[in-house]
Amino acid sequence: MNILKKVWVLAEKQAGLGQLCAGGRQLGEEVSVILWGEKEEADQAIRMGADKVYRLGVLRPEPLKEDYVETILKLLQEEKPDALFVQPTKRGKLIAGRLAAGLGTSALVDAVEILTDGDKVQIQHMVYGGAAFRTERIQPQTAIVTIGTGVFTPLAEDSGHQGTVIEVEFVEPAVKIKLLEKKSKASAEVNLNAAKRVVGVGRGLVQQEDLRMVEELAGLLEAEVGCSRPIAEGMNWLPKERYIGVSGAMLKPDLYLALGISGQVQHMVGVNQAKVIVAINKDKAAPIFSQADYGIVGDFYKVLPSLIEKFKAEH
Ligand SMILES: Cc1cc2nc3c(=O)[nH]c(=O)nc-3n(C[C@H](O)[C@H](O)[C@H](O)COP(=O)(O)OP(=O)(O)OC[C@H]3O[C@@H](n4cnc5c(N)ncnc54)[C@H](O)[C@@H]3O)c2cc1C
Repeated sequence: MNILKKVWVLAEKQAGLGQLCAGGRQLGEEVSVILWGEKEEADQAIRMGADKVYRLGVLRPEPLKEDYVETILKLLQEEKPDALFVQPTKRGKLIAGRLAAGLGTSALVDAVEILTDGDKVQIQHMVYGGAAFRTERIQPQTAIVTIGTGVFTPLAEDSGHQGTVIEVEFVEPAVKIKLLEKKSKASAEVNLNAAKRVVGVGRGLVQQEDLRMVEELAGLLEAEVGCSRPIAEGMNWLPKERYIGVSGAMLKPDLYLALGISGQVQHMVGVNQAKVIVAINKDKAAPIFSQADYGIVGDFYKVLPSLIEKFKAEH
């Protein structure tokens, strides 16, 4: 694989930064991170593999992150990195689109694999709801790429890694976004990617209260709870951060235990890199069984209590 000269990472959030730094190290000679935050966060980015950190300062209620597009654009125009990796958050994608427009190019979104061709970047991403992959390449100086979670594995933090922190001056945007109101989200943030074990629950769940049983099992397995899309979007029984698949989180856990999930491709692309997949489904013809390493044909409302008892006895 060819190595790029300069790979930059835009850290919209500290969680997930390690993955993009690891990707930067894998593909680039020099890795730079642009972030908001205190000096401590910048130092952590260096331990994660950044050679340079462009610190945009600490966010106050205003200006908003979106107001920093001109500031970041100026940096990109001056320093001309080969690629800018952006976290696939809503804000990350929004900023990526505006940066690409500012550079007169397009953003490559939801990459599941990054390839290099000379000093050019190619990405693969899923199309047709996960049924096919498309390879795309653009030829600008800087390729703006949003990268799906789980594509790169973060490296262990290295306190011996040396780097420089550069304080960046804010460029006043021509038009500022006015913050009218702030509402806190009901859901707590979750980083499913960090979980070694994940218990996913699907439409086999009859009512929200039954999540308690699923959470109890997950607790005993030291696992995180994830779900299929209908549980998070539609039923709204779990926050959107917990749904897995082509439009949700892409995971590589050691264990994925699927409860009452049929195994549609849009869900399975998010977990088919798991080391072991175990499925419990009452329909023996459910597609998930063709992808699972182990399967139990049965009603998980009956199977789970026995599993919980068994794991409790072993604790
Ligand atoms: C463009 C697009 C993007 C999408 N993106 C995603 C995505 O990112 N993630 C995602 O998850 N989906 C996504 N979907 C939706 C996806 O196609 C499926 O509809 C969804 O994954 C199905 O969820 P499910 O398996 O929970 O439900 P179902 O398909 O309804 O399956 C429920 C399963 O539970 C079993 N079951 C029922 N009761 C029990 C019981 N008591 N015990 C054991 N088993 C039981 C049934 O036999 C059945 O197999 C997307 C769809 C489209 C079109």
